[in-house]
Amino acid sequence: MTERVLGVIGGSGVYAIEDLDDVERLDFDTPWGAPSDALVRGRLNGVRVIFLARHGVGHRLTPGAINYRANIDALKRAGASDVVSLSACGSLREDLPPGTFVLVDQFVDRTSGREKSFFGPGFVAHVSLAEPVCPGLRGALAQACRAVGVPFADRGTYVCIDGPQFSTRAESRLYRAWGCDVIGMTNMPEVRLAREAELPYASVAMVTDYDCWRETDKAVEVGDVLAVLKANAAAARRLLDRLTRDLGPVRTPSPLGIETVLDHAVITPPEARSPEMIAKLDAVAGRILRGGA
Ligand SMILES: CSC[C@H]1O[C@H](OP(=O)(O)O)[C@H](O)[C@@H]1O
Ligand SMILES: Nc1ncnc2[nH]cnc12
Repeated sequence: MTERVLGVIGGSGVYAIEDLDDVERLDFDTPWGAPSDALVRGRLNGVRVIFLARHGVGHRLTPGAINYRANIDALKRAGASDVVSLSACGSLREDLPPGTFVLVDQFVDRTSGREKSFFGPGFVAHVSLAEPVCPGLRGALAQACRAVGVPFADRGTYVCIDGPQFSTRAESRLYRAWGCDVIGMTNMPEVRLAREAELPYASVAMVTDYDCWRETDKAVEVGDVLAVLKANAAAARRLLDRLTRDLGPVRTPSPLGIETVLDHAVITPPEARSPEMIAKLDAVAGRILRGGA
């Protein structure tokens, strides 16, 4: 039996999970630097949960200043088996109004200058991102949304911009023309790194605004986002409560085999690997480095 340890990354408006039992604070350092804040470990409905506030408690970090590698490494190091991300986002579609939860299944990455991989010179690996989200987790989230009565879309494409500014109207319309459904600033490179760390990942993108593509609307401002965030955060808590009850403490493997992607991704043979990189990858690639199943 493998125990489920649900990693939860809370975005804007979600800086804690109030109802955790047996709470412990874990201060981690990682080979990639410090995560956004201490991890908080506890239990929700008997399921082990590890929570991390993406922007830090007090929302101190801009999307570009977040150390995504440290965050994913710390979750892996602390024993997370799966990751659910909670994010605020703008809507690029009329039929996804504020308050809708979009269970993202695809991403377009428009970010630049962020560290996007754990691998590099001396230890090269190429993982597939064709299906970046774990369908098992996404399905469980859909079931939980239905059960708690949150309006949701069971798939959607999230375009990730650098921020911290919101988009221009021309950009917003361009992303719509590309077929993107929601817009945010943080899910990339988080998704990429979770896959490299063999962590099944799913993203709940909670709509707060219509960005700025609508002719008739005023463009998004942070005050509008904050007003909706509060209600979305309350619904996210109900969602997590339901999700943990549905999933239970025993983990079922990801239908995509995400837990073992590195078996077929590493291209540098053992004799050519850099000792420094091997040391840095002790958590992320620990399973293959220790010759585990
Ligand atoms: C406060 S609106 C902009 C901010 O909110 C989202 O962050 P997160 O995904 O962590 O909820 C968005 O991507 C921006 O960083
Ligand atoms: N319109 C928007 N663009 C980017 N990130 C967002 N987060 C919330 N609303 C957003």
